[in-house]
Amino acid sequence: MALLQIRNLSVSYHTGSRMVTAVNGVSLDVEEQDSVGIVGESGSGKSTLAMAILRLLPGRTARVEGEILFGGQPLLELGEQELSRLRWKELAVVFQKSMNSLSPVHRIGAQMADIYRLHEKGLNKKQLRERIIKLLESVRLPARVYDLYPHELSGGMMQRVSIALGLMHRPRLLILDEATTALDVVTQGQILREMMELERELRIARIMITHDMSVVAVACKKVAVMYAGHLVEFGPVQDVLRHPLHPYTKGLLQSLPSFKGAKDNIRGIPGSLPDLSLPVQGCVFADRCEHAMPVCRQVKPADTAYSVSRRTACHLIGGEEHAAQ
Ligand SMILES: Nc1ncnc2c1ncn2[C@@H]1O[C@H](COP(=O)(O)OP(=O)(O)OP(=O)(O)O)[C@@H](O)[C@H]1O
Repeated sequence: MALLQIRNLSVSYHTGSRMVTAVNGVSLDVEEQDSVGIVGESGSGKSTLAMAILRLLPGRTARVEGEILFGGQPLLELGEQELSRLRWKELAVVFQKSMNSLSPVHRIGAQMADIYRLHEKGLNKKQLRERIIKLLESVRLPARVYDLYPHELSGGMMQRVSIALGLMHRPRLLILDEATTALDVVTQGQILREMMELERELRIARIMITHDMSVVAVACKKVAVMYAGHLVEFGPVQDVLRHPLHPYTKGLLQSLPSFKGAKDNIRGIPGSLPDLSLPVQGCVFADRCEHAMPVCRQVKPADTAYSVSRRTACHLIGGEEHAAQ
């Protein structure tokens, strides 16, 4: 059984008289020790999906439907107490702005120790300091960081602290939401490599939310492509990069110079995301798809297996029998 099983998940935000469906019928499995990149342009629902898994969506405005099983437990049905037992210990997250959540007036080590103690009380002060310093060293930070204040660290060092916090209790699943986006390319590459080493050692699975396909290419085994709240393609990264199935994935890859030849070949996908407050008729990408057929505007394509490891939701790939569904 997969570590994380997402089944037909939909999330709608209700604000005033508007209802925006940010995630629309997504199903996805993450295996133990897997690494899955979730890509898509801004507003495609990547963060909403992550927040739903973490149960961090605003209860008053967000309505969640579907099922999420984590280690067999129904995440959407757990009470606060059960959830707080899972968070950090089994399910941890690093946000792009995680660094902002540290207090500016306390030293890094003391803050990490406080977070550590929330879940593990067995260590005395000296043991705890040793544990935290070891953790800092595991993300290649020097021991002196323990006694520094957040403002004394560079962006890269702060993000390493956030990753150290995420790894602190050796979670089974780590979710990174644009966690390395703000860093320069060299620092980002270094941090990703170190993180992957640690994951292997600690046997951690990872979901990585990013709009940057090149990050997924180097740091993930699988990729899930999202468009306007829908999961349009899923499969092993190298297969998807070499042979994308969905026209949206193709467009996304064509806008990257590193994947498709010379710079003057770069082109964005014409058009913009549809209005998420309107009901979707047919394929959600049809208006921007240069291959759209009449059926694409009438019938929603089913999320269909293309091979054992690959899936896509496209009438062009699914063929006529799927179009009829
Ligand atoms: N708290 C909220 N209340 C209302 N609407 C929201 C809320 N959070 C997100 N949305 C809307 O849901 C849609 C998906 O947003 P989301 O942040 O999940 O996408 P994303 O792919 O992560 O985008 P980005 O890469 O810009 O973070 C957007 O239309 C957004 O405006």
